[in-house]
Amino acid sequence: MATAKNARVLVVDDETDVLFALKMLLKTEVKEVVTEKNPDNLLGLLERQKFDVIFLDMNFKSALNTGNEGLFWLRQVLEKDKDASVILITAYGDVELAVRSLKEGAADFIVKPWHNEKLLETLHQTLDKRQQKAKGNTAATAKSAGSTTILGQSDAIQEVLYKIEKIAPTEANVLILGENGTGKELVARALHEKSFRASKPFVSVDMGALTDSLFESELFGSKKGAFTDAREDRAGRFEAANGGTLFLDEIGNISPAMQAKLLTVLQNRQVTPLGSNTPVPVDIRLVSATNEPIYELAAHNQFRKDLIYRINTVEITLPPLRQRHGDVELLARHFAAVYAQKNHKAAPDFAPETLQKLKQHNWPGNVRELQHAVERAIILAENNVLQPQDFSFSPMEMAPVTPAAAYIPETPVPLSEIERETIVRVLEKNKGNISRTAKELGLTRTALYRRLNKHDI
Ligand SMILES: Nc1ncnc2c1ncn2[C@@H]1O[C@H](COP(=O)(O)OP(=O)(O)OP(=O)(O)O)[C@@H](O)[C@H]1O
Repeated sequence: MATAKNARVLVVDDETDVLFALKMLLKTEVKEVVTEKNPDNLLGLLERQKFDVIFLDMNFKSALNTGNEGLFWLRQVLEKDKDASVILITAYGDVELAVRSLKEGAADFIVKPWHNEKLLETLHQTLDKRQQKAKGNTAATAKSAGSTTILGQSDAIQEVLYKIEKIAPTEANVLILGENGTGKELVARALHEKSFRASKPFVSVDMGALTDSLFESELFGSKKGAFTDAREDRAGRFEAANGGTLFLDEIGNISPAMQAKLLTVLQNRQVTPLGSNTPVPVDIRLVSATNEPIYELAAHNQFRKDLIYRINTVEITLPPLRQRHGDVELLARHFAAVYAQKNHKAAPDFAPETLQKLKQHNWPGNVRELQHAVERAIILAENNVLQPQDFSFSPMEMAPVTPAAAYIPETPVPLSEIERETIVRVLEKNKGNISRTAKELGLTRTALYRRLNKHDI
């Protein structure tokens, strides 16, 4: 089986520049590089020669023109040789498609324009996997979570981890979707840490907490004297993130006026501080997140479609915890170890009935709620094996798991009313303490404040 030095590599792409660049790059790494411009010749080539790795373009300008030419040729190659290792070469916009191609049997993919070191890393990993597979060692083919602390064995989280690995070293703008507490910020940080901007700042802005009047000065900065309190020049978050990553959290909550201003800045890649006439160029990689149904908002003209297109070059969706019950035990054990250490206790175990209870719970506050529930249990537990009674859930947390089991009143109550009532109840229970209420509801303090405002509480 081939190591890099005796590997034969085939590159199929209809762009001569790509063929030339890859030949130059790979020829010192591997034994032989064959390039082919016409995919129609691909199968014939495979008849005559064996290749260890095939780099295959996803976007041939061929008569097929289905947008899926790469997938078409991938299937053809795998039909001929089910063990072929195909690395797809794809453009930004096709990353979703490329992720799907992995399920069809592609070994990996790289995004154009690529970074040479990343491409070589992908080549070596593919050759390693091939070697392991030939030795019958399938463990090595399992995807690793790398250095990131995002935990999860479910397919959904594995796919998220895979996407992070692939997308992080690109300049693609990423939109992260998911309910409160599903790990959106964690993913945003992982994207930054694994990017070429890792040594530069990661700047996070909670857009939901910005009022219209604060928006411009916070994001774009202000000049001395621009408003009463502006005693000196202040850089905005865009400038602070220069060279690094700007994370706009809760982007679905911003007003139409803010959306328009943000769009202009993203189009021009420059900001004009309040009170200044001189735009300042900014170099940022944008990662945004929301728990709002942003496409629904766009359909009702509450969110600009052109802004969505700017921010969602690639999308990552984090499923709610109730849809990945398989991850509950892993996360619970992880948080138990963390909080036991923090509280100078030995790491506890979980009684089987406790695990059962946790797996059956609905987790409306997702991973954050689980994290807090475990922390509470560790502090209060009487012994070192956590029992079901160490976990008590509030009525809202006990919301039914399946719609079928849901209580449906005869006269439907609007969801916002239920939300309002629940917040008032938990707030009263905690005697108005915002931190405890937010914790119990599985919300951040900011998210709770926003809801208090929304419901006029
Ligand atoms: N897969 C995971 N593995 C380990 N920890 C996780 C995971 N997902 C979430 N967490 C933890 O759960 C907590 C909530 O995560 P995070 O703040 O990233 O969620 P979020 O989706 O940004 O929430 P919000 O929408 O309320 O801002 C954090 O403490 C985070 O570290």
